[in-house]
Amino acid sequence: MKLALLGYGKMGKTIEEIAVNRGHEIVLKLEEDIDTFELDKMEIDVAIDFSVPKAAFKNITTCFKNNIPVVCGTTGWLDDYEKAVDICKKEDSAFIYASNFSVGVNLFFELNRKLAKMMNGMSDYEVEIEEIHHTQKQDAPSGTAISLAQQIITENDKKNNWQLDHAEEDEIPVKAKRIENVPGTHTVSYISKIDTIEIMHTAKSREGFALGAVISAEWIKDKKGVFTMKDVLSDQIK
Ligand SMILES: NC(=O)C1=CN([C@@H]2O[C@H](COP(=O)(O)OP(=O)(O)OC[C@H]3O[C@@H](n4cnc5c(N)ncnc54)[C@H](OP(=O)(O)O)[C@@H]3O)[C@@H](O)[C@H]2O)C=CC1
Ligand SMILES: O=C(O)C1=N[C@H](C(=O)O)C[C@H](O)C1
Repeated sequence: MKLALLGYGKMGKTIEEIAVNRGHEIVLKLEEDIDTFELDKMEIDVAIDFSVPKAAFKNITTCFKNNIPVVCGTTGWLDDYEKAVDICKKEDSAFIYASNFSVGVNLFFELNRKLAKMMNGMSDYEVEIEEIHHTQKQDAPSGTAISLAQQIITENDKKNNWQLDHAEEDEIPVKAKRIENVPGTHTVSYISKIDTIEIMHTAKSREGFALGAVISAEWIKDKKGVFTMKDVLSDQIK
């Protein structure tokens, strides 16, 4: 498969290594404005965007207009997600966005949903989320922490929103810490006066994120429509 890497930083380089090992060819490594390339003259099966929040929407929609399916892991641009979905549908293209492509985190998401359902109505416990990432990260909280919060809000009758640090009673507090070289750690805690229940996912490297993105590119290659990692992993996560 011929892949375009939109963003060639820490993730772009890890994806390249895994994609080449799985027999794919990298035909474009983008680190600047996408308009500098004539995509219509290039042969690209799937584009994988791990760039920067300010570039993601333009990168993705330019691909849709050139009939190139997109796998996007860039976080911090989601105010424009619905607009991107509309353009994907209008152009009859294909799109997967995931705040986290690792299989482990997607299992963790399922655990989070189940725990949230169990804890709904347990009024002695207050929920909070903490994420820790490397110091170069541009957005806070992480896309994964936002996904975790949204999953809890869906199950919890008392929480309607999330907030960085200081939350109101109907909001989930999310703490974002930045520590050198941490690939990504997420913890969901339910805290009462007498105990704490915690679930945690710790990424040991970027390999899991990158492998999930390449598997998603292989999966979406000949499809049309808007998908999630739940679709990609439907055979594995029941
Ligand atoms: N969904 C998931 O599973 C994961 C998501 N992420 C997300 O992926 C994104 C990238 O992460 P990471 O690789 O660590 O970040 P990096 O900063 O290492 O890489 C971003 C790259 O994008 C380049 N870039 C800047 N402008 C553009 C542009 N207009 N078009 C294309 N590329 C551009 C940067 O170039 P330059 O340095 O020259 O500015 C840089 O090479 C982040 O949003 C992060 O949150 C990360 C890990 C997992
Ligand atoms: O920027 C990162 O590094 C990561 N970003 C994603 C996020 O914002 O959730 C996923 C992962 O945690 C690493």
